[in-house]
Amino acid sequence: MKRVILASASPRRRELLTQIGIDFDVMVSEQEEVSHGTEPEEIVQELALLKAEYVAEKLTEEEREGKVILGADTIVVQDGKILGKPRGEAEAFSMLQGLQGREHAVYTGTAALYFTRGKRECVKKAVRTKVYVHAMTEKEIRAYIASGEPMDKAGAYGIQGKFAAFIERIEGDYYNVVGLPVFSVYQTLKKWHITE
Ligand SMILES: Cc1cn([C@H]2C[C@H](O)[C@@H](COP(=O)(O)OP(=O)(O)OP(=O)(O)O)O2)c(=O)[nH]c1=O
Repeated sequence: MKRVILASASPRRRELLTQIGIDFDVMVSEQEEVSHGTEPEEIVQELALLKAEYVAEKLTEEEREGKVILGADTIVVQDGKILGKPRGEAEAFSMLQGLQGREHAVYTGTAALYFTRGKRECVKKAVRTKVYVHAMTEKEIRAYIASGEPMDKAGAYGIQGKFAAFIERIEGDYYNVVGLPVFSVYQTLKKWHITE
């Protein structure tokens, strides 16, 4: 029996959870999550929890007994401004224009719900990684947008793809930038003996 349900449509999150050897099912939250938080850590944890709770509510008490439902959310933050996924190429351009030649932070929040003997346990975490992006020419930004990579990603870039050419260095967990801080997630699952 698979004991983990990943509440995510993100192909990156699926790959990363598979990479560390976790067997899981996928159920996707179909609602638009809205946060009322003000701090990045608070926002990503709240959105991650809403995704996990959406899935939990679709299951009966019996179906979720002994299982962990995992939600995650990633945002990019620069000068106190939150960058989610770009809504079009023009927004992707202005995001990338702002990120190039400077540093910013990526926050991923995770929320794990564990259902046992009719009770619910919840572990929420937020991880921050600093990312230093090299200066880019307008031509480089346009070519990157034309590659199609920015559109489904927070901050309009993916560190794991072509954008790697512009990443000078990072401080913190690489996997957190891609969308799932697997070290942090593994520690949570281990606490509930899910990794055994
Ligand atoms: C910064 C960055 C983000 N991303 C991705 C991770 C996330 O999939 C996405 C941020 O959007 P999210 O809203 O966190 O997640 P999602 O809509 O893709 O999936 P779901 O809500 O169903 O879990 O950006 C990268 O792939 N690489 C990067 O370098």
